[in-house]
Amino acid sequence: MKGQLILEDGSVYKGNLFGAVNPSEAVTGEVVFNTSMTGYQEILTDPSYAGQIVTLTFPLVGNYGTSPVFSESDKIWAKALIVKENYMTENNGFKALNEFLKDHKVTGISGIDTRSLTRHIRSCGTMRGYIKAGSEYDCDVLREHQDIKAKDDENLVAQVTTRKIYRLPGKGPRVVVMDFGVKKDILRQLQIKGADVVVVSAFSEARDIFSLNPDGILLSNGPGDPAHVPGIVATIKKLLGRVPIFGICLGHQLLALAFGAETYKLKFGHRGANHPVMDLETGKTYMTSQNHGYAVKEKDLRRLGLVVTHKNLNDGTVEGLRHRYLPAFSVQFHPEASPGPQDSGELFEEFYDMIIKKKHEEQVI
Ligand SMILES: NC(=O)CC[C@H](N)C(=O)O
Repeated sequence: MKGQLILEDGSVYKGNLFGAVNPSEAVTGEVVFNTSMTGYQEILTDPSYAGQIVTLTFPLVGNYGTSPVFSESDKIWAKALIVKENYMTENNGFKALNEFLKDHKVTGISGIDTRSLTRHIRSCGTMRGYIKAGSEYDCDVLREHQDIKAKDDENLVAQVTTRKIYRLPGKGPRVVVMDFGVKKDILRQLQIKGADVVVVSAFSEARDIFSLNPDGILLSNGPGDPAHVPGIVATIKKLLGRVPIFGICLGHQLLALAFGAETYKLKFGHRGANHPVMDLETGKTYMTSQNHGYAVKEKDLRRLGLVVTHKNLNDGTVEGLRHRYLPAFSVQFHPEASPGPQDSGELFEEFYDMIIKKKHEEQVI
């Protein structure tokens, strides 16, 4: 079926719909692009993409099918998928991407010049858009766009966080994960280290978190604007200083806000698997997996007791922080990768070592 992507500035891209197609309803969302060459299933199921329409710049998508082992959560959170060419056939028993999208009631559009679309977003900035059936240009939808904008502020974290507390038992120290939309691979990394993982809702109170006797707290990735969840920031403030804290992506931004820093929206975000980041303390450069539209402002960090530990080598933005004396650190990129390079996986080790050291110090005292 013919379909079109229309951006909020009126640009139109014509293509063909695939996956779950509803001819009478437009799919709306913020249109973002990801430059990873593989990992479409991990990207679609990463809760950080909730509310977004994802464009993949790699020209052929779907060629290795889909399998439950690649999912980062139990559903597709992206609103829709934009590709140049969709590989339709089932491959070696792996379910075709088209079927996977249908199962999750998510629309795709193919035949789009994703290179031109990406260049447009890069020059004009991230913008909202919608995908709808038909090849006629429809001015009404541009009017409807005003309604779409009004929904921008909805609390995406509330949609993706766990409803129930759950435990992934391990013999090691207890790590409580505040779930803002946690990816399975972050939990897997903690489990590999042997941590006794307890996952709690993003809206848990600090006293409930402490009642679980955490040895460490992990602040997860998640969707939306970090400045839209001040209640969570207030909770994190109460957690500071007692046990080691590690923040990843949204968790990093919220940790920074809890220390009094500010965040801002990037022009078109960082989403891909080859973003070079320098560890300023070792001089080492990692290739990192990234997926974020916001970043922490560098101004005032020193005054707030924060040290910038990592920087993005493409645009100089802050990619990592640690507190000068409290046991808290965070990164804007994804050390768990999935998809992407695992260069920075050792940060989970660093977190774990911090926890063991703190426990040891407490026993000595
Ligand atoms: N992957 C994430 O945690 C994303 C963080 C935040 N929603 C952003 O876009 O910047």
